[in-house]
Amino acid sequence: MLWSISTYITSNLSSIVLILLFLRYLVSLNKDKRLPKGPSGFPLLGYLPFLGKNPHHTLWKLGEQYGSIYTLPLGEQKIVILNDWDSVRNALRKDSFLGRPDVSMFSLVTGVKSLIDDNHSSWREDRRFFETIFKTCFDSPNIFKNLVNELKSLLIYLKRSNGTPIESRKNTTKYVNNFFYSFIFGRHYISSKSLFDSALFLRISILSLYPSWIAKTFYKLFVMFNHHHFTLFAKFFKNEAKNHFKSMRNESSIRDLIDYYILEMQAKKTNYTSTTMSIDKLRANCQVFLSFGCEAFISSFEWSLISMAYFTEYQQVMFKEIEKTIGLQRIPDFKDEIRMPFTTAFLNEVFRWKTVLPFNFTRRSTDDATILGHFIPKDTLVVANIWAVHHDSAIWEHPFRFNPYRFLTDDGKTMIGDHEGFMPFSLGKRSCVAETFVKKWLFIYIVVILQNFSISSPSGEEAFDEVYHLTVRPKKDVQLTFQWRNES
Ligand code: HEM
Repeated sequence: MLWSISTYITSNLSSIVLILLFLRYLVSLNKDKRLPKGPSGFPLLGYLPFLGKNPHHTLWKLGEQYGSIYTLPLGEQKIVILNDWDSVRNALRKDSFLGRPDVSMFSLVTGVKSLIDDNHSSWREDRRFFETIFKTCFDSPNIFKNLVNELKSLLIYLKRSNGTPIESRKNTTKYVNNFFYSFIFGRHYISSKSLFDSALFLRISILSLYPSWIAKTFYKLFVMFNHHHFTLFAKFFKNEAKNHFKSMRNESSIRDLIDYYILEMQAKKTNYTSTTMSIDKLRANCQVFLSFGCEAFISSFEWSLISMAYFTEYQQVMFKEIEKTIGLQRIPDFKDEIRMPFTTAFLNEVFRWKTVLPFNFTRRSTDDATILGHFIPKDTLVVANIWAVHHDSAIWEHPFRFNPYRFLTDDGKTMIGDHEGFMPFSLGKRSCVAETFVKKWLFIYIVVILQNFSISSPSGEEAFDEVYHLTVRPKKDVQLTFQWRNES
C-alpha cells in the first residue's frame, strides 16, 4: 500500500517536472527564434568543446561566417557575441545593456554581490564611490608613499639581479601585489601569512575556473570544497576592518581603501542618508580587486616590460622622452603624461596589441532592445569581443604589428585622443571602474623602471606567445634582463 502511494506520488511529480521542463524549453525556443542566428553545439555543452584555448580567436573567426552579431550556445546559456566596433559601441553605451547575469562566480565565492556582478541600485552607490576613489587616491600622501615604497623595493630587487636574466612574472608579481595589499589594508601581506595564503588561493582558483565558462553547479561545488579558505579571508578582513575603525582619525590621515570606505559609511550615517554600504560588501569588492584586478594589472605590466625588451628602438625613444621632460631623478606625476606622448602611445599599443581582457564581463539586457537592427529580447546575455575590435584591419593598419605611432599624429608629437576602436577598459557606464588608477599606476612604474634600467631579453620570439587564463598573459615565464643605467 505504502509502496503504491509513493509510486503514485513519484510518477505524478515526475510528470509535472517533465511538463515544466517542456514548457521552459518551448518558451526558450520562442525566445531563441528571435535572437541573431549563430552556430549550434552539443546538447547541454553547446559550443563549449569547440572554443579552444584562445576563445577570442575562435569567436572572431565565427564572425566571418555569421557576421558581427551572432548567438552562441555556451553550456546552459545562449550568449549574443558582438564581434566588431560598430556593434560593440552601439550596444555597450546603451542603458539597456547595463545588467549582469544573475549568477556569477564572484558572488558565489564572496557570498555577497560586489560591484562587478551587482544588478541593483546598490551598484550605482558602489560605482559612484569606487570611481571617485580610483580617480583621486594617488592624491592621498599615504597611498602615494606606499606606491613609491613598493616601487623602490622592486628597483632594489632589479638592481641586485646584477644584469642576470630573471623570470618576469614570478619575480615582479610580489611587488605589484604588495602595493595592492597596502592600498587596501595600509600594509603589505608579507606581514600576514594567513591573508597571503587565502587570498593567493582565491586568485589562483578563480583564474583556473573562469576560462572554461563552466556552469554554475561547478562553481557551487568549488566553493563548497574550498569553504575554509574563504572563511579565513572573511575572518581576516573583519578583523582588519575592526582595527581600522579603532585606529582611524580623520580625513586628512587616510591610509588606505578601508579608511575611505569607513569614512563614507560614517558620513552617511551622520547625515541620515540611506545606504547599502557594509563591511561585507567592502570585503566582497576587495576580493574582486585582489583577484581579478591584480591579475589584469600584472598581465599588462608584464606585456609592457616584454614589449620594451623586444622593441628596443621604441624603448630608446621612450627613454629619450623621459630624459628630456622629467629627467632621471624625479618620480613622475600622472600630469607628466601629457608631455610624454610617445610613452603614452607605447602603453596604449600594449593595451591594444595584447588585449589582456579579450572579453568584457557578460552583460544582460534589462529591456527589449536592438543592436544595429537585430532584436535582443530582455534578459539576453551579451559579450563583446574586445580583442576582435582591437585587431580589426578596417580600423588598424597591420593590426598584428606592434606600432605605437598609430596613436600619434603624423608628426609623431601629439597623442590622438579617443582613437576609434580603442577600448581596453570597455565602454559605457559599466566599463572598468579602475581605468584611471591602472593607467596612472602603470605609467609611474614603467617610467621609473626606465629611468633606472635598460631592459632586454635572452628569450626568443616565443616570449610573445600567449595563453588565455582569465587574462591574456605570456604562455611561458619570460626571461628579462635589467641593466642598471648608472653602471653603464
Ligand atoms: C590593465 C588592467 C585592467 C583592464 C584592461 C581592465 C579592463 C576591464 C574590462 C574590459 C572590464 C569589463 C567592463 C564591461 O563589462 O563592459 C572591467 C570591469 C571592471 N574592472 Fe577592470 N581592468 C583592469 C584592472 C582593474 C583593476 C586593477 C581593478 C580594481 C582595482 C578593476 C576593477 C574592475 C571592476 C570592479 C569592474 C566591473 C565594473 C562594473 O561592473 O561596474 N579593473 N575591467
